[in-house]
Amino acid sequence: MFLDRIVATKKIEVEQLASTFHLSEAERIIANMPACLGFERALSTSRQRDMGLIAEVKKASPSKGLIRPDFHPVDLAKGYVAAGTDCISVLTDQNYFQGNNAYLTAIREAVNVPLLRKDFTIDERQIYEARLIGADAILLIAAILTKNQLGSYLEIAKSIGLDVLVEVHDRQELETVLELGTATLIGVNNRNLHTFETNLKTSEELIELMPAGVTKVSESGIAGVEDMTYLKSIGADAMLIGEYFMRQASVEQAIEDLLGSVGIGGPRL
Ligand SMILES: O=C(O)c1ccccc1NCC(=O)[C@H](O)[C@H](O)COP(=O)(O)O
Repeated sequence: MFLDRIVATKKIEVEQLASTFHLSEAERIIANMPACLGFERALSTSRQRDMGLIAEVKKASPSKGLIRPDFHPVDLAKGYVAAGTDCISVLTDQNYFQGNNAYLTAIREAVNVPLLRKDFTIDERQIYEARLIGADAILLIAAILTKNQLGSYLEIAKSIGLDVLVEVHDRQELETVLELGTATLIGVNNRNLHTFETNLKTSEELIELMPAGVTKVSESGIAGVEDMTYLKSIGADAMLIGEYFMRQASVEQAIEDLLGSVGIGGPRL
């Protein structure tokens, strides 16, 4: 499975990170950093629209290869913000997504909306690293972590001010995450990571099992007004969109068109 290859690469990266990482030094620096921008709050309580939006900066992917050859992360992020996104997701994995930590840091310096560090977290040092490079939130993928790891990483992230988007793809993963009782922002990945196929019905199936009080995000394979209208109808609070925006000449125009569309724009309920 492709995810196993990604995790194997991450293990090597984490070994390299471990050779330079010092927890006390990281904690000292973080203590002097400005507070994080509230990622979950921006999605759930900004109340500017009836659907929250996380727009993703994504150059390439394992499933599609190079998506945006003309890739200028800071310009893309500025376009997203100008068009009114609530949050931005930045892929930082180099090997499979052609991302970079430096992209996130540069975007942090250029815009003032909450940033998700989109990567494959398998070690607690990556959580501190995310905070140090300027993220406001991290992703935890239930498919690659044990229940103990999920619980412990959620706690560590929160202790240093980060919000956590916990990602699930099936009922069993969701049940594990809900049993923890500490995940308040849960994303359903519509992409099957074995086949790379996307199916928005995955969101429908899992969102209806989530209790009130959880901010419900639908991720992957969202490509236009029809998809968003459907996600809204099944109770999604927010959506995460990468490739669809990356394939548009003007990401700013693409967001304006979506957010201005019938039933999506306007005040949140
Ligand atoms: O995008 C992929 O091909 C992929 C493959 C394996 C693991 C993760 C993958 N994507 C990460 C993401 O979560 C997406 O970038 C994100 O949900 C946006 O999806 P999309 O709108 O379909 O670009």
